Amino acid sequence: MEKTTDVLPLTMNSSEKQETVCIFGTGDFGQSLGLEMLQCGYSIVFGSRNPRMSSLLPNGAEVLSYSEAAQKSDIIIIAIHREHYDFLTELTEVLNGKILVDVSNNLKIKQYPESNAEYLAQLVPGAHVVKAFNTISAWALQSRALDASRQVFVCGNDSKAKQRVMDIVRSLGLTPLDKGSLMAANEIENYPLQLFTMWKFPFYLSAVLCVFFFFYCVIREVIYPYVYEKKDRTFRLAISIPNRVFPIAALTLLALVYLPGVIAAILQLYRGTKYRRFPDWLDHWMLCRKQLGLIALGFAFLHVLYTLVIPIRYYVRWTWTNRTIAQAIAKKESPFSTSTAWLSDSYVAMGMLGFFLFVLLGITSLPSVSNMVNWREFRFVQSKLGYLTLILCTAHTLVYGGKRFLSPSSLVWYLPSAYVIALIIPCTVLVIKFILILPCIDKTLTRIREGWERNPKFSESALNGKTDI
Ligand SMILES: Cc1cc2nc3c(=O)[nH]c(=O)nc-3n(C[C@H](O)[C@H](O)[C@H](O)COP(=O)(O)OP(=O)(O)OC[C@H]3O[C@@H](n4cnc5c(N)ncnc54)[C@H](O)[C@@H]3O)c2cc1C
Ligand SMILES: NC(=O)C1=CN([C@@H]2O[C@H](COP(=O)(O)OP(=O)(O)OC[C@H]3O[C@@H](n4cnc5c(N)ncnc54)[C@H](OP(=O)(O)O)[C@@H]3O)[C@@H](O)[C@H]2O)C=CC1
Ligand code: HEM
Ligand SMILES: [Fe+3]
Repeated sequence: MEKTTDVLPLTMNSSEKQETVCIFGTGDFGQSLGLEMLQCGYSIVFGSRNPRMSSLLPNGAEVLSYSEAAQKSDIIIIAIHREHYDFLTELTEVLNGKILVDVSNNLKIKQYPESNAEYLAQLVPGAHVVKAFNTISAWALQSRALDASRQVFVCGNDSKAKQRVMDIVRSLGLTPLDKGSLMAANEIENYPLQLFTMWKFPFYLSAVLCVFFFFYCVIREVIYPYVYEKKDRTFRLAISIPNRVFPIAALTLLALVYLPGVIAAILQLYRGTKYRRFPDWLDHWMLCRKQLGLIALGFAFLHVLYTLVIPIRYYVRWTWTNRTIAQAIAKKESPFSTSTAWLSDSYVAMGMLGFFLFVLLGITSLPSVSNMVNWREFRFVQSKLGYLTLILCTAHTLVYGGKRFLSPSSLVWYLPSAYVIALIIPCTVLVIKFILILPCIDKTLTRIREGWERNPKFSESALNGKTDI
């Protein structure tokens, strides 16, 4: 193909010799990367099965057969799917000593026993294989999407080869992240295949919670009045019931953020050591606390929005007016109750303060903010203020329940109000946490976390061959 000069390199320095890079494969990714590299001043040679057919290629690039192209450069980017790698074995001689950049992804996690990059290294043992670029999509390269991730994970066994690939990454305006030897390729190849892994469990859990509490409230507030009083209360499905389900989900999820911490503490106390791994379910739970917390914050937001509209609701205005008229007709006055005023104001005040701290927790979890605070400050906000948030939100709900809390009149078909059930987990977490911070228990826990063990495996006497008492 004739070399044209339509694409002018943006960063070409006339005193520098253009570096030639070879790209194998003229598909979507090869083309996008080639165009980008041409614009950044590289000389690009494509390797293709049909050099003549490749008409869509960026102007300025040369297209040759695979073996001819390979001779033009000592860096070759393999923009081919793994399934078609076998032909590379025929080129082992020309590829000897060259840097091969594996950009490939698979369709599924664990599709093959070894990573694609390691497989490539086995096929062409004389080459230096470097894994890179697989987390950048052809689309992001083409559209120069600023919002897409600009991080490129790089790994490889030859540090010089890796360095040269990282230089290319940098010159494209992307950020290379050295992940070490080629053994890391497996992990790097899994990144683009993960679909919100840390969000899955919190997401399903909140869906289950919402569905459960929704039907629970429907039974109590729509079906029951219909069966016993023949009243149509279906309008409650729009605001009243969501404004129970959302705050209840928020409170329960918030408590579930702090529950694994107390379970972990109990396990450590029971085992008398911190040097034993937590069970997998607990580990995973601990790792997705941030996501649980953020979903909880979302529900709390909804609760606040739904609460704001209470005064403009027709049903609420109708009830107020009717009550006033009924009192006027009966010539009855309801005396002002200071205790009710106190209860009502304090539960709303605690809700507002709780919500404020909730938002603060959410803000500190933004990477730009958490990068600005040190580890102790972050723990202070997340752990101490987090517990304060839980206390305030639990108290908000307890005081809201007030005197009706467990009164038999609020039972419907023996079912207590939904918020009574919602209080079980938060209260349990707070009670256990309170026990854990009692000085005698806290002292032991702190010692365990500093490395002390109740039954040390490697005590001096055991090391000396004596039995440990
Ligand atoms: C809106 C919102 C946003 C959130 N954002 C984030 C976030 O960005 N990042 C995040 O991580 N969490 C986030 N969370 C979750 C939560 O706030 C944190 O995980 C918080 O640190 C949990 O506090 P904790 O006291 O329960 O746990 P921790 O202080 O982590 O302690 C839990 C357990 O770990 C063990 N442990 C603690 N220290 C040690 C030690 N030195 N050695 C051995 N074991 C130890 C103990 O068993 C302890 O009980 C968020 C929550 C919410 C509500
Ligand atoms: N598309 C994307 O956004 C991304 C892709 N990748 C990776 O880049 C690599 C290429 O992807 P992409 O460009 O999308 O794929 P395409 O299917 O669009 O292109 C693959 C190219 O491989 C070449 N090839 C060589 N041998 C064969 C063969 N036997 N059968 C078919 N094609 C062959 C072909 O080029 P020719 O006809 O010139 O020989 C073909 O154009 C893959 O490993 C992919 O995982 C990584 C990140 C993102
Ligand atoms: C600005 C902040 C807040 C305000 C103004 C507020 C206000 C209210 C009001 C008015 C109610 C009664 C609703 C009704 O009568 O149906 C209520 C109930 C409730 N709130 Fe809040 N709240 C706030 C924040 C929170 C937060 C952050 C949580 C928990 C995470 C929470 C949890 C609850 C719960 C569980 C209920 C009981 C739901 C029910 O069963 O009716 N609230 N809140
Ligand atoms: Fe593709």
